[in-house]
Amino acid sequence: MALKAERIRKRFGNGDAAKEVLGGLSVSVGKGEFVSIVGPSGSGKTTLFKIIGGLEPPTEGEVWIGGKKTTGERGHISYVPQQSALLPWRTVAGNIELSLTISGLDRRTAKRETKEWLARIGLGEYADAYPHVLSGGMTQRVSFLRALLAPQPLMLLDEPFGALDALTRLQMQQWLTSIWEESRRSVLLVTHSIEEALYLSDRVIVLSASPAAVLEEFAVPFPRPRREALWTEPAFNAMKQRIYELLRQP
Ligand SMILES: Nc1ncnc2c1ncn2[C@@H]1O[C@H](COP(=O)(O)OP(=O)(O)OP(=O)(O)O)[C@@H](O)[C@H]1O
Repeated sequence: MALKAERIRKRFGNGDAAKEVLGGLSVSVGKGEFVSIVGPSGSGKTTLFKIIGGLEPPTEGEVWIGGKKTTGERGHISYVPQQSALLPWRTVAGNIELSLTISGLDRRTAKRETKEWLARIGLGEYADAYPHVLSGGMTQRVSFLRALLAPQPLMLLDEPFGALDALTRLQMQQWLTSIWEESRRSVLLVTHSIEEALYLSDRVIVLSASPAAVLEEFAVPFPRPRREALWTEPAFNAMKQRIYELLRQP
């Protein structure tokens, strides 16, 4: 199991001002599984990510990553944020090499891996460019690659395409599916888009409004490799509708 977050409760503040954001929910990701979380705005998805990443302690509950209890510990996940976290003063290749060497690879191997992978994701010619010349979609491809090559057993993707325009977002979803299908990393994605969750995932977890609890989990039955045509299939739309109805409940 790549992740087991068990009975996670999170309360902010004390006494009358206390607010329970996470109501004792459990979430898991199997090894090589792609799992998405969808939920209403403000339901605590970011808080849950912070707890899994060890940036915020839970009020109650435990986090297990790669079979180790990691509650409150950092360094066990690789992370792709909504906005780029690339270092602007390093080249594209430099950004990836740095995270590879920090995680223990020697410089020569890091350089070689970076070069190979940048070419594979169609950004070979940008290796020596600085991040500001990249488009939003390219930037997120580099951020994703950096997380993919990191050795941590779990990748957390926090609305990674949220800031992109609709067309680029669609292209990125197709790109991510194909790269993921090759690499089969363990991934937990937070998204506001039900279509995105269904298209990318093996399993979709639907959260309720605050305090967040798991309303329902859906195994996504569509075979891989997933193709764009899936979006127009009746079974896909029926599932999308079911999740939408679930989220609409007061
Ligand atoms: N440090 C904090 N102190 C007090 N309240 C907080 C703190 N961090 C988050 N909250 C509250 O917890 C709730 C959930 O926030 P969170 O950002 O986790 O939700 P979210 O599901 O990621 O939201 P969105 O989908 O809009 O990005 C919000 O009501 C927020 O105000």
